[in-house]
Amino acid sequence: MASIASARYGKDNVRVYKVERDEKTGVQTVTEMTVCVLLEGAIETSYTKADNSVVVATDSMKNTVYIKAKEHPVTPPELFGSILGTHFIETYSHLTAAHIKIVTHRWTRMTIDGTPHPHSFYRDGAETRNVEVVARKGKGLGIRSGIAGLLVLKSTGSQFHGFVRDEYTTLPEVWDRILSTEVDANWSWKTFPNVAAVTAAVPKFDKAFDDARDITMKTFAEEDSPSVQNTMYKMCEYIMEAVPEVENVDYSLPNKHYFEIDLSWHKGLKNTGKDAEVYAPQSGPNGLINVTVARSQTAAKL
Ligand SMILES: O=c1[nH]c(=O)c2[nH]c(=O)[nH]c2[nH]1
Repeated sequence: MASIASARYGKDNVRVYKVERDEKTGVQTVTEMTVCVLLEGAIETSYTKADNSVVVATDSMKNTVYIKAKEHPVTPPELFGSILGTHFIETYSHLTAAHIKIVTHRWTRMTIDGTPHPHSFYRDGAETRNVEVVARKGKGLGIRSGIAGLLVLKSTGSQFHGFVRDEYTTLPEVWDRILSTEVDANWSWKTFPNVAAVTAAVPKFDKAFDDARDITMKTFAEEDSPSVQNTMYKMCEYIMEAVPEVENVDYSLPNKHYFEIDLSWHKGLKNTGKDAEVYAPQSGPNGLINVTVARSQTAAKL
């Protein structure tokens, strides 16, 4: 006999754009998002018995995203995700949880002749602001905010030595290397009881995003990094200090390697060690270093 162990379904890649027009100043502000909605609840019979009476069509979920975007602010995404998730569990009695993911894409205002342009924007990078909201009946709103796709590189100020050396090791120790990664950083908030509590916290979400982004870049730039592991741990610690409402912080950092090229075969060219100038960027394999840092129980009690 087989039975459903877990099931959720919904609409992914719902692309939404919203413009806000300030009639007095003529300044327009735009937001572009990609939304994913996944619902859970008493939906087993739709899989096991072809019972569509428990199915809210994914097409209706897409429509709901558009309508809620019209009725409510879409920023900060933490609030919009909470509104959307709460709508689904409050509207359909057989649904118990809504998982909302919102990826907000960058549209940065143009500066023309030194002046911010009222309605023209450009994409200044693949970086996105991400939010995942889980609205669970009777359990409040879990919110995880993050940054993804922020590509960074430093040409010095990074080392890697003292690691395990055995019969599998070929990597030389280095006291000066290139460090590059694509930042995926997230911070999880203490559970919010309802949308009103999320609304009350609204100013904290943008500040946390700005703090996390600044901390990531400042730590990356300023630290003489002994390893990706240690540098990302420091980033987590600084974010927890800056945002007291955050319960844990996680990073996932690919180590984007740049290999030295020995060019001595060509007229004795020196291009290794301190003479290295031309490198070969690698697309793979790459290191992948993950961590989640939580507040320690003992520290919390003090
Ligand atoms: O910062 C690093 N951490 C590692 O675990 C590792 N492993 C490796 O080959 N290079 C690096 N760099």
